[in-house]
Amino acid sequence: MIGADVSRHHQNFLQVVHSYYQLTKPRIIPLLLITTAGSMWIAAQGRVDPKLLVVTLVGGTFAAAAAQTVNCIYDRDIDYAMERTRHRPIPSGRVQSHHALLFAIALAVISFSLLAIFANLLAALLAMAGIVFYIAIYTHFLKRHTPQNIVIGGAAGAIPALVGWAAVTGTLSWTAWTLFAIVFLWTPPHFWALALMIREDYAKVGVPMLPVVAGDEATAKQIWFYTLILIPATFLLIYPLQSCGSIYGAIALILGSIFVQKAWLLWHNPTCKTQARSLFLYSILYMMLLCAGMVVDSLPFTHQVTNALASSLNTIISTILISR
Ligand code: HEM
Ligand SMILES: CC(C)=CCC/C(C)=C/CC/C(C)=C/COP(=O)(O)OP(=O)(O)O
Repeated sequence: MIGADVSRHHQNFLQVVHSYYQLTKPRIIPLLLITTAGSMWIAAQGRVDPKLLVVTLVGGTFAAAAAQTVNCIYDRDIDYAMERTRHRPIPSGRVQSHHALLFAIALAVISFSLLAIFANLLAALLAMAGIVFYIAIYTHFLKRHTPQNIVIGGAAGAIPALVGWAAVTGTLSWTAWTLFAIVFLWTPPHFWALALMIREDYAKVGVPMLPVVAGDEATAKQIWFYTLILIPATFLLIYPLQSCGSIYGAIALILGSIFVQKAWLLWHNPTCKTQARSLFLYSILYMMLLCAGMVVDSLPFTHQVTNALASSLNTIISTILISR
């Protein structure tokens, strides 16, 4: 009997831990961290201090988790009404709001302390600004009131790129703001593609997401518009900023072409949920690979290989020209 009690306690404890873990919307956090890491690698020109990387990613995780937890508290009424979100820990009654709030405060305090002590104050303040922006501006002011909610609110999701840059350099630069702009411009195609698939859920709870208010056609057109600005923006890192080189350029070109193709197809089939789903899933892969491209491009080894290739090519061309 005692053994059975211990095992039940153990199971209950694991369920509680799992509920708190779910409050943080953990599936979104890795991509936020990937943008932070991409930014850090460019800032450090391929030589990131491993300790700083770990501290920044852990601090960033805790900040994003705090932000998502407060969002879960604030949105518990609409989360309860929507099929997709009904099983979240607060609407399903597994975690009480005031416990969730204490959890979020603890996460934010740990995040701030880690970043301020082991990275720098600017990185810590930016992470806290991310939490405040996501809660106060996006969740409170915009989400339930304007179809432009995620355009402006998307700035919160772009802040991790600034945190990464600040952690390495202690300042912000044009390149940092360009990375911010890339995530900012990527967010409308990312989210509206999903919103086209789950429009009915948002309509039911009166959240004025663009497809609910303006319809599928107008949303697909807006997605196309943001895609056409996003792709050129990714090349600003090469010219005029010269923060990335040819490897990143090739990756950005291939990834961007596929993005444009998918957005074009959606624009011409705005009611096709399969097309919307394809763009949504691709948007995630796109951001992952684009940031991976930034990392690979910044590595000293990549520079050695591209320099060696360029000089061999140079030699071959000069030999051919001379022999003529
Ligand atoms: C205002 C901006 C954004 C909104 C409104 C938004 C909204 C959403 C929603 C509703 C989902 C579905 C999640 C679910 O089913 O629980 C989702 C998925 C996702 N979002 Fe976003 N998102 C935004 C920005 C971002 C940013 C900036 C990132 C990272 C850079 C991101 C990464 C992801 C990922 C990785 C998923 C897939 C999660 C999974 O596997 O289920 N999102 N997003
Ligand atoms: C630096 C820092 C801490 C930045 C915070 C970044 C952050 C938490 C971005 C999250 C963006 C996101 C996934 C919004 C979901 O919106 P939603 O709440 O409308 O989604 P839902 O409909 O699934 O609830």
